[in-house]
Amino acid sequence: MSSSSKSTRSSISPFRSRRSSAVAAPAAPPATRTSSGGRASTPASSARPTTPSSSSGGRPTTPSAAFARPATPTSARPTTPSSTASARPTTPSSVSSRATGRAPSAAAVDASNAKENIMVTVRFRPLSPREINKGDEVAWYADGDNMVRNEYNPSIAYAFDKVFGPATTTRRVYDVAAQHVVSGAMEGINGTVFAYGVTSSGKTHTMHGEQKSPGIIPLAVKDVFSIIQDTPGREFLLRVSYLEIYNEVINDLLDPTGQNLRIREDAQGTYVEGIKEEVVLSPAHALSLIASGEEHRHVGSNNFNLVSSRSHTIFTLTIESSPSGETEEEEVRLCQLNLIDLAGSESSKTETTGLRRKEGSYINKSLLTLGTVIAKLTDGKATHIPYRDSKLTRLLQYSLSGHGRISLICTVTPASSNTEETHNTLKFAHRSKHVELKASQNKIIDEKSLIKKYQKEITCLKEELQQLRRGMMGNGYILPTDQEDLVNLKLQLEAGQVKLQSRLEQEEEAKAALMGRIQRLTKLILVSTKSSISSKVSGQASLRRRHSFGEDELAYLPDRKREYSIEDDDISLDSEFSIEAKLDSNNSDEPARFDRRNRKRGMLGWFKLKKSEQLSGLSPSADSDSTASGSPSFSRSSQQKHLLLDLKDGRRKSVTRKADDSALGDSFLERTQAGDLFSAAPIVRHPLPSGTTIVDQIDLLQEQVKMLAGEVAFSTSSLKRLLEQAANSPDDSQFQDQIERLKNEISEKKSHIHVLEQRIMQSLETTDDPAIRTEMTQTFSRLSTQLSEMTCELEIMSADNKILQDQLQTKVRKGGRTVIFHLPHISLMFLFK
Ligand SMILES: Nc1ncnc2c1ncn2[C@@H]1O[C@H](COP(=O)(O)OP(=O)(O)OP(=O)(O)O)[C@@H](O)[C@H]1O
Repeated sequence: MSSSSKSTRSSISPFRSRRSSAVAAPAAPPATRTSSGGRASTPASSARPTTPSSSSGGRPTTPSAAFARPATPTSARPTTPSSTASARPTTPSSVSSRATGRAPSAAAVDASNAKENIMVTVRFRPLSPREINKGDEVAWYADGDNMVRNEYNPSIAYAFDKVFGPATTTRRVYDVAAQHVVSGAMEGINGTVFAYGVTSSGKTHTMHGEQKSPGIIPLAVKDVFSIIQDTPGREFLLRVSYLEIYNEVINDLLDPTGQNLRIREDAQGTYVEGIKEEVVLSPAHALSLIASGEEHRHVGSNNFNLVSSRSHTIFTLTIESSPSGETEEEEVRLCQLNLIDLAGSESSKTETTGLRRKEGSYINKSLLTLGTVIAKLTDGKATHIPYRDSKLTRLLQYSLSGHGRISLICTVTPASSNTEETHNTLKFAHRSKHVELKASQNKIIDEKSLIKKYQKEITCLKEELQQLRRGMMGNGYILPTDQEDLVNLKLQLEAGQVKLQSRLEQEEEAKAALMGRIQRLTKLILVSTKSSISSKVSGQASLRRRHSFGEDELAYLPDRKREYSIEDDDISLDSEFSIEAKLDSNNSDEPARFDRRNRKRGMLGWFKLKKSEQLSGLSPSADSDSTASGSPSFSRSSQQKHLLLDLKDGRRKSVTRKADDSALGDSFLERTQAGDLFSAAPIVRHPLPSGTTIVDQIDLLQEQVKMLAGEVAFSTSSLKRLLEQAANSPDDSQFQDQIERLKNEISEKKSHIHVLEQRIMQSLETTDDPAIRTEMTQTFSRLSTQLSEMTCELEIMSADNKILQDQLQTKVRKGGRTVIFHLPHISLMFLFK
């Protein structure tokens, strides 16, 4: 929605004043701190108005401040029979489980194996203009920080971990209800945050947010990168996937071809088979993926919500981390952070027909199953939990059954016309409070990884060889009696040695190939820039190319997201980060595919490379973490060749942003998001800066195309929303201006993409540098493999031996559908059909 209409809603809310004046809730006495640092429960009367601090929108300074809650709920709960029957108050036990304040840190949880409950919060939205116009009144309100009370029957009240009034910012909601889940996930504890509520209650507003008020998902993504920056001792690898459950069918939102995916189960829980996972390198990268995913989500309008979500969506961030450098600790942590925007339950009041009605019934059925599962989980006596009755509960099975942290944000409207629906949400929320969880770190012991296995194999082989050598030497003392024995023994030993030597060489070759792969993939590992300061100072060039992020990070962010960052309060990621390495689009696809097949094995386990080993490069004697089967998605031999060439010429060095800028110094007429990083000019050719290869340049250009494409998707999605809003308010000229601006932006970005694509073609054509020719040979070999699969006519043309004598001279001219390669003794022309 537009910012203007949003602010109107906020200001007209009658609810805000009601809370402080109409409700005669006595001020709570200050809660006393327990020895554990939390707050002890305060007496029943502690239902209290929101304190200024709680609505300040700032980050809580102490965990306990965020989660402190008053009162034994018994006293604050309804006494009416109806409410007694249907909704239980928070029991003392559930109070005590949360009474220690904020969820304990991962380490603490791990150490004590402490139980937690689901964190349940309630968020009110303001009355909407529609509700006000039809004379709705406030039926439910936030009575202090922890209570929801019924206006017409004040004895009906429910206590929660936190209740957010309609004026509360999403930032504040994030800090209280989601931040601990995100930080837990960064420490290896699975986490799930989901928004639950009836249609139009504010779930999408809470989870995704809007331009001026980013939701939990973008805030979590930012926070994740911020935490990486603040954790110099570890390296991280992040992957995202994004799916929707629409009419009980799972669709991949990052890959429109991924429809009707199946849920599988293994020892580690349930997972979606074939879901696309993208390795992400920056907040903007992740956000642009979400934006393009949103394009594919099913939305539609009903009489409550013009843009109603017709599907549940699950955004999953898979986080792997391991200690940096050479440490004794070998473990890799692997966990998932699920951020879920549920579709809203629909009552009979929701006027739907045809497809919408069908969607509504699927939505209701799955939410009903979620309710049943929660009820059974809290029942204590239930022997069977019907997770399998819906895709949603099946996917959430692992989380709901207690593995990791869960935060449930229930969104509600205060409107009297929705009294019953809100009451149902509150009952659901209340039941959920009793689900017990055990938050513990997920660790993979690196020993289990194939890298380790392979290393051991190499060591064994070497020992075998050594033994053979020693055997030869040893035999020297027992002198054979005659010449024939001596010759036989020698022959035997030599044959054995040759055999072992050749095996070893093969293994070493494979190892070197993997090192190349590791080097390329290492660029995808995220590390804090804080850890790289010392190596910069010492001036020691590391072969390792890692991705860190920084001041320039904003360059990746679409304008809108930059606005988020700037406006968005206290975390200024933007000033903290700096980009040191370039993106490598090829690589980001590679591990993603690779990882899908190896989802249970930590990728970091594959990528980790000890510094000394990296510096030793291709030395055949160097021991390194590597594995012959490291890439199931590639043919071993071709991959080895390719990577060996890459490493041997040693030219794929780190490309700093500076280099990129000078290499591609032309600017777009206007700054664009991705254009800040690299620029594009349609015609002019540029010399490559030292250390930058043409492949690097092409990688960079491709990456920029990718970023721009993401931005186009984001802008298109915003445009779609604006058009819908404009249709609703045809007289609002502000919409028209914004629509016009967005359209221009989109067409500009599309033309930039076009320019960049031309640039990529040019880069392919331009090269006289003998060093680059080697690369072109590789490109050629790759192309030929691809081409061999296509129908083509091959014409062998006369070779000009004078020009092409000494060295390989590869020249690619690509025009129309013809590609010509000039090699030393032959020219090949491929005509595509
Ligand atoms: N806390 C809030 N402050 C201001 N406006 C809000 C708030 N929550 C929701 N809204 C507005 O209310 C409308 C409905 O919200 P939203 O689309 O998030 O509902 P929803 O629960 O996701 O609905 P559905 O289940 O139908 O998708 C939107 O216009 C949104 O901007």
